[in-house]
Amino acid sequence: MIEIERLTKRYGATTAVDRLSFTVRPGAVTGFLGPNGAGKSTTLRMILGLDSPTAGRATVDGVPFAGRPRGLRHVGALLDAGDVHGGRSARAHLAALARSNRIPLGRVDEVLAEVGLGKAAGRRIGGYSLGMKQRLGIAGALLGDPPVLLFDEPLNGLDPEGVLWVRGLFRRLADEGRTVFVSSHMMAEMEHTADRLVVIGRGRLIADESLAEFSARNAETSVAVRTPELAALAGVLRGEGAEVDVTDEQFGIVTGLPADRIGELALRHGLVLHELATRTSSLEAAFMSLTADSVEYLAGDAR
Ligand SMILES: Nc1ncnc2c1ncn2[C@@H]1O[C@H](COP(=O)(O)OP(=O)(O)OP(=O)(O)O)[C@@H](O)[C@H]1O
Repeated sequence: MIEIERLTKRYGATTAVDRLSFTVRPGAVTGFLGPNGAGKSTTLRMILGLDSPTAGRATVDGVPFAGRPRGLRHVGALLDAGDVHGGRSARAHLAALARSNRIPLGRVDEVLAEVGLGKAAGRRIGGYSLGMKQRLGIAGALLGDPPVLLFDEPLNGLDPEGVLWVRGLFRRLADEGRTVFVSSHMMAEMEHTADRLVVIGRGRLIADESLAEFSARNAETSVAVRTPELAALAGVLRGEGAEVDVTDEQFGIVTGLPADRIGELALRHGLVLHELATRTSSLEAAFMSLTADSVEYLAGDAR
């Protein structure tokens, strides 16, 4: 379990992480979402002891990670897939990691096969595509068979097949009871990947809940109706407590009543319907409006 308590990081006048508190539990994939510059990478670096907090704490199973010897057996991480020695082969890179963490060398070929790099294992990493580097970074995270895994933007550079593979892998790791914490700046990526969401903006916590809760709280459902008798139908629906936004003579958007109820009311009042369609706003739109303040702040700040 990862515990973040009032974690704060300042770089001069910039507060990258601002009194952040949340817990990441085992057995689930937790998405760590925020727009560019929200403080995700800084938080992950502090969890790994690569940056020290200005204030607050980050612990893994109750202990600051920097205090752990043979770290890869406790926490596996993919931070920056490009941060590897291009002249080495994937096998040599992982073997060096295994040696410094006292992990049996037999694990190297196991994880290379697992991420689909078995055939490319002897090639120089410098010639790898971004997607292959991501797979190698994931192999490095898996090497120590750790109970806690952190991935910073792991879907970057992966093709659709790679994205599906990563989602399956994260699901399996979580089902095995591990803690899986995955950052992204796109809700569309996390919508099909995560069970829980920690959303931050400008270094501060915006949401910490299950995807289902986030969805129920933020995704708006409305019903589009098309009818030649819109004025009459709108009157009936408003009488039932719905809001009707009349967009043109025959078309309106209804909120506050489900489509089946609208259909029944139309029938009861003898009103013809030409179209009745439920619409759910995207979670991406909800995420963007929730974090809009922090994006504006950053855009203004950069000028
Ligand atoms: N070493 C540093 N020195 C100064 N400022 C920094 C440093 N590292 C991060 N920052 C600033 O802290 C803020 C948070 O950055 P961070 O990289 O953690 O965000 P992020 O959410 O990971 O964004 P991205 O999705 O773009 O990677 C940014 O304003 C960034 O410019």
